[in-house]
Amino acid sequence: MGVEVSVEHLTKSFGSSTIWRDVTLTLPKGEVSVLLGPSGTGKSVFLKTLIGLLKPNEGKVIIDGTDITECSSKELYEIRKLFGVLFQDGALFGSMNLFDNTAFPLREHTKKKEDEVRDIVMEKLELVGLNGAESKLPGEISGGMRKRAGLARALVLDPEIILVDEPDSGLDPVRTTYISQLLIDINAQIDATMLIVSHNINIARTIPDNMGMLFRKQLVMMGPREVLLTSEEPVIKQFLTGSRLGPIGMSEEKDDATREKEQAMVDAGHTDGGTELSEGIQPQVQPTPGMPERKAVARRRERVREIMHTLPENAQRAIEESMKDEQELEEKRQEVGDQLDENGSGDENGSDNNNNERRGDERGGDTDRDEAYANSGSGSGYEPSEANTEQFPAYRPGNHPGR
Ligand SMILES: Nc1ncnc2c1ncn2[C@@H]1O[C@H](COP(=O)(O)OP(=O)(O)OP(=O)(O)O)[C@@H](O)[C@H]1O
Repeated sequence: MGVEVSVEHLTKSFGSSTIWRDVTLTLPKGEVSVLLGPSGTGKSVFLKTLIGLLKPNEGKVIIDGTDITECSSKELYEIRKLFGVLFQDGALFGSMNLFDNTAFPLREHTKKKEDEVRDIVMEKLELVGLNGAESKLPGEISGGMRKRAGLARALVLDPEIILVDEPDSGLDPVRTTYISQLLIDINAQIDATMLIVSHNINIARTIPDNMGMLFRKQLVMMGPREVLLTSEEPVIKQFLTGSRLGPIGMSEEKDDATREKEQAMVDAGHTDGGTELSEGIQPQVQPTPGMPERKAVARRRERVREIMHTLPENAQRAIEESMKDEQELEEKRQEVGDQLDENGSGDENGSDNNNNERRGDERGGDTDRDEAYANSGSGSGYEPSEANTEQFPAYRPGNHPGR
């Protein structure tokens, strides 16, 4: 089971520039949380601070009872083994094939023999649908495949906490949906605590148990997803509808005059660029039928019931509704899983997704180890190759490596 991550009054500055201040939040064990925020609000910096790659100016990050901002480097080294991190571009070593990239943390952090390493690596590559691609170099595959390879690598140490930086960056909406499903399926299988950093509205609406948002150098809100999805807070409403109307501007915060001018244009009939269709609450993505039930769901139900009275009324109503839907959706999912089992259709497809001809991307390939680390999470690096014809894994009930 995942461990709780507790962040208390965290502040991070670079020189005189404060990125965010006084951030307090909890990532409940085994639950999936999403941290939203416009570009440049410090989401990646937050992830790096959680794992101790950056040191905060103030505050605590308590993981499994240890404050990693104060612990010794030996303790930090041990705590880091609890983490699996998927950086924006996968942060793969360009000169290593996917097998060696995935094996890297095992060779670095464990004393496992090579045949054991091979078993684990192949299991994780299969989990993310990359069996057959283990000898490819990162420069020879598409952005989506690099992400999945990064995910396989993030999973090899059986992490209790998984941090994911913008799973959708560089991916089309369909591949984004697949990788989101993969993350939920992984959560169902290993019950790890997950934090996904994103500015993708669909991910925010359908994936997390909890959601938070960074804006104006602070955590505007953090709580059960329904709290943000029903919020009247202008910045949250604007973000979740992708509208131009609101406090978020093109490069920085808008002044009142600009906001008034934009409102006048919309009142006169000009589009605000957002979409009302994406308002309201959509059902949370369920694990693929045949996968285990997410253990976090029952824990969250109990946890949220305890804090229910502290939440706004419309959030309370939305939570009650979601909880009803949740049970129905789970029953339906079990039914579909049983049907698939009966029909025996589960094991027959999806195994050869990776035998497609893929055309290599000619860039990359020579990134060395240090560059890969320096690159991680920066958003730079590889671009997806449209020429690639990758597919994502089709899950087969009853054929998934658990813990
Ligand atoms: N090592 C660093 N030294 C100085 N400034 C940094 C460093 N890392 C990040 N920053 C600054 O911190 C701010 C937040 O960056 P960060 O990448 O965390 O934003 P983000 O919210 O993840 O953005 P995006 O959504 O565009 O990826 C930026 O202004 C960035 O320039």
